[in-house]
Amino acid sequence: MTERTIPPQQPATPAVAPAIRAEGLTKRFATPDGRDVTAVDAIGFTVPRGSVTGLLGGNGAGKTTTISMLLGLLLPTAGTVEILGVDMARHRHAVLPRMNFSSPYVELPHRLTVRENLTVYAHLYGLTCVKKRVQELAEHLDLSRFLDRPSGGLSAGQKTRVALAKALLNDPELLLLDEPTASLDPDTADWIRTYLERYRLRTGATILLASHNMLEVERLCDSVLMMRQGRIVDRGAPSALLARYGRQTLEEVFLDIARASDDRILTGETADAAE
Ligand SMILES: Nc1ncnc2c1ncn2[C@@H]1O[C@H](COP(=O)(O)OP(=O)(O)OP(=O)(O)O)[C@@H](O)[C@H]1O
Repeated sequence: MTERTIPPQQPATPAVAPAIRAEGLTKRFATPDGRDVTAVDAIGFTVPRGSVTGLLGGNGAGKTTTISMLLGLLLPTAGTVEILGVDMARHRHAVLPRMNFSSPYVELPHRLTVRENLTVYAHLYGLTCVKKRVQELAEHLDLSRFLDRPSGGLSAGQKTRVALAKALLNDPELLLLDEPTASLDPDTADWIRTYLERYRLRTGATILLASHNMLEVERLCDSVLMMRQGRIVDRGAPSALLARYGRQTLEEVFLDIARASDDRILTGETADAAE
């Protein structure tokens, strides 16, 4: 019998780039009194395609700044961001049509009706069949009753649904959500969460969401990134974090991390090793 030569195994390289890859991502702001604030401090993470990842951390931890850099709204002081395999610094415009975001901090023009606002954005995104798409989203997100009312006169819950409709206009492969259920009543918040779950299942989209609601995170997220003072101090699946901290709820883990002294929390690198 002749001996067959087995070719050496090639190292496994993922066929598809992750939805998000951030390396050494840093943002420093200069304050009016001449100081430097490091809002995001050399963080690195990847978000696999089709996953829902939670970005958690107390007030001022750096979540919104991180999301703004991922979107290309803020220029990083250092580091790189790749979205869907595309380098944001060099080819942002190639990938922007494939992503979108919603944030309670970004209000739609108040005087325009909901329909006008959605139509303007649909044109900005270069959509064809704009009327049909606006109608479709109005039905999906239950906006029909106030489609022709000025956006400024809507309740917080209605505004959130409109903001989500705006974010879904282009059927994004990557959806970045900054506190998607902030200031919503439990019923509306639950409705939004169910909608997001179904959207992910139906489209296979990737979602990164910043949230202060730990029940929401436990329900929606496959994985979380815990931020503190601009750094990622822990990460993993909610169940892995519960086991690591010996806790029953993510709220307790959050409090452990928020209240721990600096030398008692894991750093992002240590947390990686613990995965
Ligand atoms: N334009 C800016 N100029 C100066 N400092 C800023 C600016 N934007 C954010 N910061 C600071 O950067 C840090 C991170 O802010 P960021 O808004 O990213 O936090 P966050 O985690 O989103 O907080 P929250 O949960 O309160 O929304 C804070 O200390 C904040 O004061």
